[in-house]
Amino acid sequence: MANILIIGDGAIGLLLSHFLSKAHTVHVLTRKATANTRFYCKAKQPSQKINARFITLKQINEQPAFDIVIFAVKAFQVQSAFTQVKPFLSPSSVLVVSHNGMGNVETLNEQLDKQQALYFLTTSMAGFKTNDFIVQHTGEGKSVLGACNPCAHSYCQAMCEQLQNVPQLSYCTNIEQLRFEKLLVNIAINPLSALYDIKNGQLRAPYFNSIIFNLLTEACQIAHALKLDIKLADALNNAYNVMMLTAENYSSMHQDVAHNRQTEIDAICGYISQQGKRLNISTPLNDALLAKIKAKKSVV
Ligand SMILES: NC(=O)C1=CN([C@@H]2O[C@H](COP(=O)(O)OP(=O)(O)OC[C@H]3O[C@@H](n4cnc5c(N)ncnc54)[C@H](OP(=O)(O)O)[C@@H]3O)[C@@H](O)[C@H]2O)C=CC1
Ligand SMILES: CC(C)(CO)C(=O)C(=O)O
Repeated sequence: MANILIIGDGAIGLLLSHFLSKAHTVHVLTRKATANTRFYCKAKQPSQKINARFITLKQINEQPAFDIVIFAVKAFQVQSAFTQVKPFLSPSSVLVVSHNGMGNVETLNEQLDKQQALYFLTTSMAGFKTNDFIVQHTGEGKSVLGACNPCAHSYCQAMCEQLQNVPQLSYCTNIEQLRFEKLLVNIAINPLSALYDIKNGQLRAPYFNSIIFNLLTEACQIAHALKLDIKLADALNNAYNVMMLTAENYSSMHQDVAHNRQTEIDAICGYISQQGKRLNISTPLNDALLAKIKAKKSVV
């Protein structure tokens, strides 16, 4: 039984705390003033109390050292969350980061000790909070764990076994490839659904065909320059498949823009744009969506 700290009581943090607390001692770091119980709900099943303790930053000091720290926050929240908990990490703490988009791994690795393993967890399970205390498990989906530094590589299978209560969890030896594949899906869906105020399925309309094709063409050029084995045809297939499977859903970026919250655009189109500049590859469509989403956020 491990002592796990989950940072963030958002949808993914609550889903992970529900599943992992079945086998481990789980604390969840919250910014809410109250330590109220949280609940997990799935379809018409009775809701279940999440068997974790909800603590604030001030209370971290009172807990024994954590074996595993999972960052279940948005891409742009990872660095500040890490800075907050760094003083409480042990020399052998294991870190897991889980978010949409790219970035964070290199900068976190620069701040870790050699014995501190870093993993990335991609997930297709879906959750939605109906209020601060209730998470609805709205979609089944695979989760994949991958090592992000040499120390993590040595223990990836064992780590996957420890977290086995997460549904459909497996591990892979090339998480960068998987992250990029998911990035391509997010590039095709998130910004356009937010800009046009439409559900994921509506992006299958012929009107969007050429822009999606061109956005993914730019991103695939970056992937090739990064020596990743990504084919444009597969990227298009994946994106249209996710549009079909999530046809009635609004993407996370759509919801963020609708609620005037900061979006993950910097970690999605922003990543392509930034890599394009670094690699001298022009990415005009990703640059334009980056600018448009940022402008949209500032006027709503
Ligand atoms: N929801 C989903 O179905 C899916 C989400 N993802 C990805 O997973 C990531 C998390 O998503 P999701 O859970 O929906 O996001 P949310 O915004 O719902 O959750 C993030 C939570 O983290 C909290 N938080 C942020 N920083 C800190 C901190 N320093 N200390 C404590 N708490 C903190 C936020 O608190 P506060 O409320 O106080 O701001 C918020 O409750 C995102 O990258 C998302 O794109 C991926 C697949 C599916
Ligand atoms: C896969 C997709 C696009 C599902 O909506 C998603 O990850 C998101 O909304 O952020």
